[in-house]
Amino acid sequence: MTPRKLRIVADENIPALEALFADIGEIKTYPGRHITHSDLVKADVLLVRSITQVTAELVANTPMQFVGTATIGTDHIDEAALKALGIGFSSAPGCNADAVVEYVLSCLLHLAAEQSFSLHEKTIGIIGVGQVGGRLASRLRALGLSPLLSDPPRQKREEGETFVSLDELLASSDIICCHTPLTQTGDDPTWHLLNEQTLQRIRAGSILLNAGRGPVIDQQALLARMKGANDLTLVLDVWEHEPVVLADLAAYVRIATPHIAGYSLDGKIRGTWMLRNALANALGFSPPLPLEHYLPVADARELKLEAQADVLLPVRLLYDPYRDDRALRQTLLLETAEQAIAFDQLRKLYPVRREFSTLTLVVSSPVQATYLESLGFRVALE
Ligand SMILES: NC(=O)c1ccc[n+]([C@@H]2O[C@H](COP(=O)([O-])OP(=O)(O)OC[C@H]3O[C@@H](n4cnc5c(N)ncnc54)[C@H](O)[C@@H]3O)[C@@H](O)[C@H]2O)c1
Ligand SMILES: O=C(O)[C@H](O)[C@H](O)COP(=O)(O)O
Repeated sequence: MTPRKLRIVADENIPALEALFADIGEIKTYPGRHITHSDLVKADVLLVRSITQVTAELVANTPMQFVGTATIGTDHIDEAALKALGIGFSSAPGCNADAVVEYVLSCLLHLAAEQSFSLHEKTIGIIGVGQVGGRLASRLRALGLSPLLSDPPRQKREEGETFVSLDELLASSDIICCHTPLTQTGDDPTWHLLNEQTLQRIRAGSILLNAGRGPVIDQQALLARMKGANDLTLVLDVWEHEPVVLADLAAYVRIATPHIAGYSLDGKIRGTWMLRNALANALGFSPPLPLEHYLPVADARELKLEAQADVLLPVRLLYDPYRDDRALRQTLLLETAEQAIAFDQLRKLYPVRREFSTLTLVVSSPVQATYLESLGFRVALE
């Protein structure tokens, strides 16, 4: 028996909704920040991104059977409430992890060129070694680097990987990358993990990058350090009170972006596709076609590189963080309410960005080939 069509309510910013869900449901879309209980009184399925707070009040007393978030982070979802209400739930673990890794690599390679250093001279510390932090560590290792890793939950569970304490990582790293989820409870909460005390452990001259969640850093404490010493290079993709950006802090940030580290088209469509799979499993619908079916062909698929070509050439072609930095800075002179709207608009109208693996680099040197492959590009030796 064919199941009846589902009534699906979704955030208007979820791509490929029609392609992935039209065969099984009637889709109604709304702005993610403004989905209300009354929008859900006749809904079987709710599909969101990170800006919809999914609470018991939002979904109780509706026919809701399944909630999905096309994101990695789940701090906007009351999972316990969904469970108590008997509503199925899925996020999209890892969907945009490669995009975040490529954001980090591109930012670091741009800073290396500006500040005339090589990543190989630096100690890189990764806080939170899951899908994003773990893949970042793998690519750095492939490049010949040995990142320091801090992840107390994994450290308690696992043997084999070597972890260091947060204090040791902060005191020993030249570059610190934060990739933890946002948690307020449990043994290792991350809310204000970097606060007045812990921020002091970071050495002058270090690079601090946060592409996890804004409140993992106490932004007033960070601002105080920068006002006092102005001795860090900051890369912030996430902000403590999004969509509001603290302009005083942004003034000290070298690369400031509007929570788009994971915004590759590949990552976003992968997130939607993963939800369709999860929904199929939960409610007994047919699975989608393979992911490739829903991904458009990339505009730039092959590039021939000269032996001496700067690595920034292909990196910047696929992702230039300063494009996003400039766009965000243009909004920071606005009044707070308008700035917040502009932040959401930058994300809604985000240009197409493809992952490194969509581009094949044609090179003649095996050394160059290995390096570029380690960064995540496809490589063909001519
Ligand atoms: N900026 C963006 O666009 C973007 C994109 C994707 C994900 N994110 C954020 O990044 C976070 C990490 O993503 P992920 O896919 O790697 O998640 P993940 O769940 O796979 O990994 C998170 C890791 O952090 C570790 N962790 C938890 N508490 C910690 C603590 N106190 N100290 C150190 N490590 C701790 C966990 O053990 C886990 O290994 C997400 O939760 C999401 O909030 C942001
Ligand atoms: O958690 C995630 O997957 C990311 O933070 C994601 O890129 C957030 O994007 P949004 O859902 O806000 O569009």
